[in-house]
Amino acid sequence: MYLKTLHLRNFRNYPDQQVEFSAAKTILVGNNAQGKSNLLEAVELMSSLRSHRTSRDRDLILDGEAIAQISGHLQKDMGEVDLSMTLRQNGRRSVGLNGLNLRRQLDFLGTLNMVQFSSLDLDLVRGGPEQRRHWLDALLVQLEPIYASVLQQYNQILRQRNALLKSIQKSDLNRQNLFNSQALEIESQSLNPSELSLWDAQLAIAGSRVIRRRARVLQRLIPFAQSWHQTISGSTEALEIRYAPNVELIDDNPEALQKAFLEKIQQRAIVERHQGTTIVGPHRDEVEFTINNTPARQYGSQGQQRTLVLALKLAELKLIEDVIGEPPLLLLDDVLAELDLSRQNQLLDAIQDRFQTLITTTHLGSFDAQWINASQILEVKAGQLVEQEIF
Ligand SMILES: Nc1ncnc2c1ncn2[C@@H]1O[C@H](COP(=O)(O)OP(=O)(O)OP(=O)(O)O)[C@@H](O)[C@H]1O
Repeated sequence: MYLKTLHLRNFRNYPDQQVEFSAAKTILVGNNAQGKSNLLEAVELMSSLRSHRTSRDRDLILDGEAIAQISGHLQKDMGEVDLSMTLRQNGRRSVGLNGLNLRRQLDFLGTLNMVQFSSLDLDLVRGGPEQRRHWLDALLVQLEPIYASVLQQYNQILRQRNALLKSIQKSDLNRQNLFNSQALEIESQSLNPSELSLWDAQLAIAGSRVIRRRARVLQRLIPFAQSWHQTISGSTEALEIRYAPNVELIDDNPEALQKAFLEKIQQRAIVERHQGTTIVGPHRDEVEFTINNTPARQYGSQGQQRTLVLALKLAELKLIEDVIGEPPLLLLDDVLAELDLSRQNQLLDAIQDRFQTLITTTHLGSFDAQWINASQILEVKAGQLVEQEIF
């Protein structure tokens, strides 16, 4: 797929900017804080309806303005698509495809596919488990947009169950502190033990859906990541990736998984009641990376961790291309300078001209001359783009 144009109105520091992408690679060059990442963020929003930098739409709207608009024209194998998105201060959004406003935002997902690689991704290995879960979930949403609602449902149930556990914890504490029999009576009336078991059942059903999908996507991603990792490391390192769900998945059987889920909830009931929060479920899942039998998170060198993240990103590109049937966009936000020359070349060789790539950088100096000649160069200055001629 190919993003031909992008139009930003009152988005971040862009009052009104039309961009025509005229080459397979576009390099956005400019000093810090000029708007390079903002432009990639607009593409990210069109792809996933989310920004990894903020969850508040008002941050995305140019200071002092009421609404922001992003629109784009995408060329896909099956035809051309116009995407549009309006963001408002109050958080209400409208999205449209080919001029039609969509009632469900979910129907917008899966239109523009992309892989994002920023310097933040270098923390994917070293950072906490939440980052790896988030990475996996974002990939899943691209491959099966319905997963966005599966995950949303799980998180909603989790929040409600947590609120109930909190109130149980509070009343347990009050009970310990109160000797007033009347107060005790009031407390016990307000608690309904069967309410918790209703939430347990819902959590197990929704949580099992999340776990099974995460397991499936990793199963498909792992061979690609291993193969890339072998190439980049020159066959000196063997990568193992293991999904470690909080509730163990024996085989891909939903009933067995729900049963195991409920059993684990029973086992941890006292701890949960004491802590006032849900400790069983996919919000506690982990993805473990091991290089030559050593956990990459604690013991991997910086170079090894970079190789691993690069292999994961290349695997994402391949998996999305396989599932969707056409190459996704690649957004490289300030990351090339973080990779050494050999890893840079591995990445650039893998992309070739097959993937439309948007790259941000503060200096063109770190790029291969041949690469620069084949790229469209846009200079970014205080929310304005100027096309640069390269001779
Ligand atoms: N809602 C907004 N309204 C106006 N300006 C904004 C808004 N949000 C961000 N900005 C401005 O956008 C600029 C940051 O742009 P961006 O994050 O794209 O930087 P960048 O060019 O990628 O630089 P770096 O190399 O530092 O990442 C800052 O000047 C910031 O003040």
